[in-house]
Amino acid sequence: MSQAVPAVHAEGIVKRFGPTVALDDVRLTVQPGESHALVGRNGAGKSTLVSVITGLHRADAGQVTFSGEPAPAFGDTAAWQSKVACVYQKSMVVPDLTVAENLFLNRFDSGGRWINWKGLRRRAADLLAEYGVEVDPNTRAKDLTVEQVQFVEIARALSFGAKLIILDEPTAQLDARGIQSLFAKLHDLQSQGVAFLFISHHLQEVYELCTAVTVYRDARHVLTAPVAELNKADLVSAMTGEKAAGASAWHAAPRPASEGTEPVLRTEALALEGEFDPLDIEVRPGEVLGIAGAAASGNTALGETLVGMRKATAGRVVVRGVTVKPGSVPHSLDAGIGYIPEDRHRQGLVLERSVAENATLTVADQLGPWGTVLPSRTREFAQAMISSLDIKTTGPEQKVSGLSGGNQQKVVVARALARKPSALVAVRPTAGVDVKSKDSLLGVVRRVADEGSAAVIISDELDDLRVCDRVIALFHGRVVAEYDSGWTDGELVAAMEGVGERA
Ligand SMILES: Nc1ncnc2c1ncn2[C@@H]1O[C@H](COP(=O)(O)OP(=O)(O)OP(=O)(O)O)[C@@H](O)[C@H]1O
Repeated sequence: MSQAVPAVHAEGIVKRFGPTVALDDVRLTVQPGESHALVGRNGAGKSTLVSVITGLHRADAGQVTFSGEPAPAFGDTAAWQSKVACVYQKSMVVPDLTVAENLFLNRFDSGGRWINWKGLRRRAADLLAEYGVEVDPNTRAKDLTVEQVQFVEIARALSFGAKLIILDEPTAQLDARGIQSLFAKLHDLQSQGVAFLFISHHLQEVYELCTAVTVYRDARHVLTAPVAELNKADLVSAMTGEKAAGASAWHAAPRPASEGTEPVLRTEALALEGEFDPLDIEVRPGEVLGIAGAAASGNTALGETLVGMRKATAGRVVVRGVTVKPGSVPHSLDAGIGYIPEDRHRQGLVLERSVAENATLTVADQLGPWGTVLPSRTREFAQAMISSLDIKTTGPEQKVSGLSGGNQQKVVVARALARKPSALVAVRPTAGVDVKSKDSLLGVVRRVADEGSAAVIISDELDDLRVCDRVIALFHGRVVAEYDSGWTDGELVAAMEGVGERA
């Protein structure tokens, strides 16, 4: 064991939300210069622990120290900022301000009169140079790449004196190159003594980046170990409390082609200028089609066009022979398209409403006679969804705002399934979902298809694409490859990165 004073040490932490015990006597120790992963299933308590050690939530019991000193008083924001910072998926940077302005937001020392812009830019340049961040301080934040925004956030946190940076799913919006450059930067900073706490459901990345891992399960600490001493199967069983069930990297079984049957969903020369070129796809009953592509490939825009969130500039979408009115979500829903959006906070949920209300939002007309909604019917319906999707909640009445991120995503899925769609369109459906739930969620998509519907999964996650019967890869808005089930990771990644051959 290292003799160093830990960058952060938390012990005996208890946190309750009403009847829910989110943290039950947990601990966490991160050493200086260490990259430490905190993993666990959805609802295990990871985000709650982060809130406690960043001063956002007051624990009901327990102690936290930073470099051996007691944590600041609750509410003393400036003091907390000098200890620790969390870089969230949704960045806090102000898009219209420059990098320099963002770096010194709320701390321009104007000497009481006006801001010295030249001095500000110089200080920003010095600060970025100090942490080896190659970004022009005059660039507007909105023109930065996702990983550059994270670098700026990290530099900002370090400039307040923080020695511990928490990264919450930092690779979620990055392509392969972005991930590489983020990892290289983190390695650099680690060698300068900065400690990282890495929250992720991507266990592969935990192995690539971290030296130690802590597992929480059901609000409790299960283990802390050097990553090198824990194989993936043991890590997964620590998270789930069950013996690992072998390799989870399964592929859809090749199935008889349903040639000849009418496609449930098809597009005819569908295009969205600036996003993707005219495209003809056909998805037959029982088929799951994967549309693979990295960040700027146009695959997300295609998904949004299929479900009517964006209006195609040419071509049409046809469901069971009927042309869907372009650019209209209600028409798409009526035509039988179900949608699992990527960004659950913006597009998915009404956070202040209950799980039951959110899960049944699109089927209110089926929950009682003559436009009434029977609470008992709503509860019953929601209860069925809660069990089939394994949603961790105190019950159908719980507000969605009280669910963990991954469990909120499951409510979004429940809602899309509620209408029994003819064609299900899912954009990165397992983002933020834990390993075990990932399998069951993808299994649900598979089942929807097996029951005769069509499903489309739009993603850059190989595990999402493995359940597909067929995958097309988009690069810069064009189809560059097409595979039947059984593709290799290498060839699909190459196609998404634009270095693959056209199949
Ligand atoms: N504000 C809140 N009100 C009520 N319950 C909450 C609140 N925040 C979290 N919880 C509950 O605390 C438990 C732990 O949630 P937490 O968000 O810490 O999980 P997590 O491990 O971060 O999960 P995920 O991987 O899904 O993000 C969950 O049961 C959740 O429902």
